[in-house]
Amino acid sequence: MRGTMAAPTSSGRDAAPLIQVRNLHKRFGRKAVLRGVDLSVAEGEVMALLGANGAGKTTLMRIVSGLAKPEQGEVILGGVSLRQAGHELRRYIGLVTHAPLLYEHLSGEENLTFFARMYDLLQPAERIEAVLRAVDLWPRRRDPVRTYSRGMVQRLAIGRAILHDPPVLLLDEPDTGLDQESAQMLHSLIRRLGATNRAILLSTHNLDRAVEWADSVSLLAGGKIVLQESTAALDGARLRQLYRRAHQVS
Ligand SMILES: Nc1ncnc2c1ncn2[C@@H]1O[C@H](COP(=O)(O)OP(=O)(O)OP(=O)(O)O)[C@@H](O)[C@H]1O
Repeated sequence: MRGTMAAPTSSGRDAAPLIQVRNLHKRFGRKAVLRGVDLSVAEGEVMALLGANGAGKTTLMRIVSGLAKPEQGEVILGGVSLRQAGHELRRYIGLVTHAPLLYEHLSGEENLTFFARMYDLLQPAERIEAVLRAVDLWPRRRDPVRTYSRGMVQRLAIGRAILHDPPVLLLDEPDTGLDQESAQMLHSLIRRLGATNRAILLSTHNLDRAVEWADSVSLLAGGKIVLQESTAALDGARLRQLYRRAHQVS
């Protein structure tokens, strides 16, 4: 499935970007939401996408995942343009939105079995076990999803999104509404997933988590990326300062 994409390397940050967004424009009626967004996320990189309510983070993720079309600009995944590749390239993408897209009356295992059929996975049982273990839900696999905590639902939603082992993972506010322990589990899951030849773009409103969870941060304001920083030399206080300043000038 990964065959036509840029071959994964072990060099992480130095590799060609798995996600490239060029000059993206999107409007809803008279409202221009994206006004020339440029972004790139390398293999092995976790990028946090920041922005105020309504800044366009979900819109950008929907376009990168192929669910929405821009008026202008291009999304290139693993060197292949989404526009040219069409449907098959969407299988390179795992997307978790605000809605977990799970069946509450089914168990975690049954949910993944259902989605594995949709993806025509080879050896689905092995893959499902590996994914359930990866998201720390193996002991609870037979329980109905309606008995899961918010954190468990969120981890299962990520499990669904990584079933087909996509190199590009998009997580729209995955940390919203999680208690401290669940947020910690999600953090370590994202770290593990990011360490395996993937590019992860996650949106969050929590600047401290952005610094802690991601390798880089990008701030969307006024329809553009107005700030892009590595988190290597950043802390929450400094990011808050940069965030305020960027909003003042955008
Ligand atoms: N389908 C749509 N039709 C009309 N307007 C839309 C549509 N989708 C989004 N918008 C508008 O586009 C803007 C950006 O919305 P979007 O959901 O992308 O922002 P966001 O940064 O994800 O916000 P939040 O942090 O609150 O989730 C908002 O003003 C929103 O009302």
